[in-house]
Amino acid sequence: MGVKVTKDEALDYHKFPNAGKLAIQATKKMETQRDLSLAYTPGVAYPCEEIQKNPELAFEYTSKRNLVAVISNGTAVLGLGDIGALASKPVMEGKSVLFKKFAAIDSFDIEVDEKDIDKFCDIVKAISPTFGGINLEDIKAPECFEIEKKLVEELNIPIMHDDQHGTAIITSAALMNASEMIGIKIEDMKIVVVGAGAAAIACSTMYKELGVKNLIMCDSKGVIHKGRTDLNKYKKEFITQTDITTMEEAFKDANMVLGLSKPGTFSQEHIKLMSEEPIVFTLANPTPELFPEEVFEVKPKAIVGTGRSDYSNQVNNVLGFPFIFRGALDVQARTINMQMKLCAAKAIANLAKEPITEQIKESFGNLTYGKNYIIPIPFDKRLMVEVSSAVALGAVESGVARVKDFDLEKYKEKLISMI
Ligand SMILES: NC(=O)c1ccc[n+]([C@@H]2O[C@H](COP(=O)([O-])OP(=O)(O)OC[C@H]3O[C@@H](n4cnc5c(N)ncnc54)[C@H](OP(=O)(O)O)[C@@H]3O)[C@@H](O)[C@H]2O)c1
Ligand SMILES: O=C(O)C[C@H](O)C(=O)O
Ligand SMILES: [Mg+2]
Repeated sequence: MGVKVTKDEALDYHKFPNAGKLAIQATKKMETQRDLSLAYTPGVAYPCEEIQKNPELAFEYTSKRNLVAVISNGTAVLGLGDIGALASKPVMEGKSVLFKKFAAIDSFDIEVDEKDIDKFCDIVKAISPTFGGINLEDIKAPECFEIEKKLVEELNIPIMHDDQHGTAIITSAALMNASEMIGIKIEDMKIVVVGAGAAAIACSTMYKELGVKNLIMCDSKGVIHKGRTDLNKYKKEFITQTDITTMEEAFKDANMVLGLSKPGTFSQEHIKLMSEEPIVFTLANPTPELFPEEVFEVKPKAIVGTGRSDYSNQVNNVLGFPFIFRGALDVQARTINMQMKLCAAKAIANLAKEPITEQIKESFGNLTYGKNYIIPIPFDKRLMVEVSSAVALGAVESGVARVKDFDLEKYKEKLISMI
């Protein structure tokens, strides 16, 4: 934990020994004339004809089954904003690497230089036969909501906008455990959400499922209240039922703040207004709304999480998307629904309560469940076993899995054999 990197180190990492972070590998031999005849003309025509007759066979004869596309148009890249499709590529390559390393899912990135909702969806639909799943990434709100809805309706493979649902799952897991630690029930908490975009709206929607009642959302114009006339339909869902209209009133005695906006959108002065033992998740990337040391200066008892890899409590969707897709792909889920997301959040939260493995102890020291370790670290190999199996079971139980005769214990054994 706490490993800082410099700009030069990060640039060199991306440049050497090869440019970028990904490469493609063949999975079959290509050494003899016979190999060539099987993989290419004439042998390759047989699987083509079989798939033409029965499209489901693409899952048997091609790499579709275990292949996820990471697709972005670069309009909300981390907290850097609309930096464009090409500049988003390092992030998207990174997501593909995490799919591979953490969940053994093949993945590559596709940057689409298109902001128009219909045209973007047409492009994604047109390339969708290649993939078993589609991870939408860093697409700004409110366009992202319409894009995801349209694609989910029109395609029958799992599609998930990671900034929405990956973030909702991991922040829900962190909230569940932090609420236990401070001894305040989720339904009794006052929660301020700073940001009203893709991540903030999806997290707040899931928090309602968890029982949150008092949630005050703020966007770049301040608190979302009944007097506002500039709200889109997604923000309108979160108009506060209280008379609160200012950020100061929102933070007063709040038990939690969830920052999903950009650096500097709230300050130590706001944190000072909160309860004595607040939950402070400053999740803007790479620079959080406020740094942990700034929070601790004014609230020493706080539970603090950031999205970054160089602080304790990395509340980042990396704990979600690889394992959600693993589970969804393995039961050939038609979609990723709320039941699957709740199963994932609970599995992540529960894993933090288990003693860490020797392998983690050797590399990261003795992490024990508590304020500095509220959720597992991404390198915990048990995540794939626990989260993916919970997601797969959620898919089966909610009727969206295509596989028949799902056996949870056998599936867990298979996942264990993969780690
Ligand atoms: N840790 C994680 O796992 C994780 C996951 C996802 C996202 N994030 C981070 O969350 C942030 C938002 O991502 P997103 O995908 O949701 O982007 P987005 O859809 O573009 O939303 C950005 C939101 O920030 C709001 N905002 C801007 N300035 C603000 C201010 N001064 N006060 C309050 N709100 C303000 C915007 O308000 P308007 O609606 O008024 O424009 C908008 O609602 C990024 O920094 C991203 O890196 C972190
Ligand atoms: O990319 C990350 O580190 C998390 C998240 O998807 C983000 O957009 O900030
Ligand atoms: Mg993202």
